[in-house]
Amino acid sequence: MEPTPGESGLAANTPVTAEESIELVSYSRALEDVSFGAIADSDVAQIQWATPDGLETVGRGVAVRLSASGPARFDRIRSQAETVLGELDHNGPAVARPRAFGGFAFHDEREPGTPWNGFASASFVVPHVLLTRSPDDDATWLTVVGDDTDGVRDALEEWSQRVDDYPTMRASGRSPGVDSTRRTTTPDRWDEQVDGALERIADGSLTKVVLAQALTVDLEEPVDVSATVERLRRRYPNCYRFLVNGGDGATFFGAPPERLVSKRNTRVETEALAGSVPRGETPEADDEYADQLLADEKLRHEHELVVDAICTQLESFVSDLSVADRTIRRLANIQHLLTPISATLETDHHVLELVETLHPTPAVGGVPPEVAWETIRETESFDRGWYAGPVGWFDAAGDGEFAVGLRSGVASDETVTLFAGSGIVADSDPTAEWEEVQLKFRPVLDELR
Ligand SMILES: C=C(O[C@@H]1C=C(C(=O)O)C=C[C@H]1O)C(=O)O
Repeated sequence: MEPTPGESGLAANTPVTAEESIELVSYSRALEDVSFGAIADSDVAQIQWATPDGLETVGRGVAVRLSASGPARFDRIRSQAETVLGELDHNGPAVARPRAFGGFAFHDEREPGTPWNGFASASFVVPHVLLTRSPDDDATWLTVVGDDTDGVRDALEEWSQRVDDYPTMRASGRSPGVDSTRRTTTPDRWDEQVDGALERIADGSLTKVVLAQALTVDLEEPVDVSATVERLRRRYPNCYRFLVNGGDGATFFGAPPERLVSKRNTRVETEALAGSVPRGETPEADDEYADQLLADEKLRHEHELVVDAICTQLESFVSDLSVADRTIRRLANIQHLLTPISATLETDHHVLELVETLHPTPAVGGVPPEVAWETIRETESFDRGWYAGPVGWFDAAGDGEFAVGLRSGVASDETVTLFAGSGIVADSDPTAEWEEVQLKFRPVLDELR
């Protein structure tokens, strides 16, 4: 599909950057049902975002791009957002409002390189064209965003007509097929890495660290990432699904089960998700695993560290912190211990402040955080890039929702690099942790085969 004139003007040549002071305007229109996949186009910057509770968005083109690096990256994105979204004039319902989609690398400081070409330490786009479907109303909304009212209204007209011609269902495409795979970490190396972490745990300097592996998959043909994300919905309906273009031919995508945080007005929802067992072959075996998940001391310890860290981090922001009963999140291939946590903000804060304070929780980092970060940097032989970083959206009011970028991979052309990790605590067994990591590669890997 060809980019529209307005779109290529903004997307390819001159996306507005946050240094410029601009007045963004947006117009929305309700549409008949339409296939979201149909507007995705690998030649144009695109984002996709879907939540377990039913919000679905897809965007293409770039009205505004925000990016930052270094330890102040959260603040920098927030102040850029204030400049460009502060003056936003939105003509449409709240559900269809422009949102900035993107995320953060796991580490503050890093050298961008393959496979993370184009992925800054923090980067967001407000898409030029956005489709939104929400469980709160039945409509599908088309929104166009830009800095020139006449251009935006013309583009809305043109896109309404184009989208009218799209199918309501798109074939979800077929898997590209796997030609070969390469690991960053051999089983022997993994044993050494886990033993190294266990030594630090034994000497008292570390309590928990999450170590990860990467798996590079060479495909038989180029991957259609958007269709792959669409297919992930079938097996992982209770997970987030996302896709973010880095801008240099690389696309980060996945189906994470874990919410980092969502914030709407003063209401905050987060969760601890850590501690894993496989799914059983039979309902009985499945329940046995689940019972083990709830009863096993080591898994509970691993999980409680996450609950405690989240509560401590949120305490200074919120009044009534509420920690629900521990339960289980069952996915198609794995089950996790889950503790939902909610709270009310004492005064309003931007969702990015909450993201900054929570990232990384010990579900993907460790305890104490600084020693865990150092252990990860010293141990892992690859760049995590955006794996295990916050991915999601925020709006002009500072509301938003972020998942943790897990069960994910970064694709470019005929290669996808997958990432997965597991929490190491005292008593961790390297072989069991290895198996757990392989299980966490499966959601994306199975869609490529
Ligand atoms: C680190 C990952 O998953 C995280 C670690 C878990 C664990 O150690 O049990 C469980 C869920 C996630 O919080 C991953 O998927 O790569």
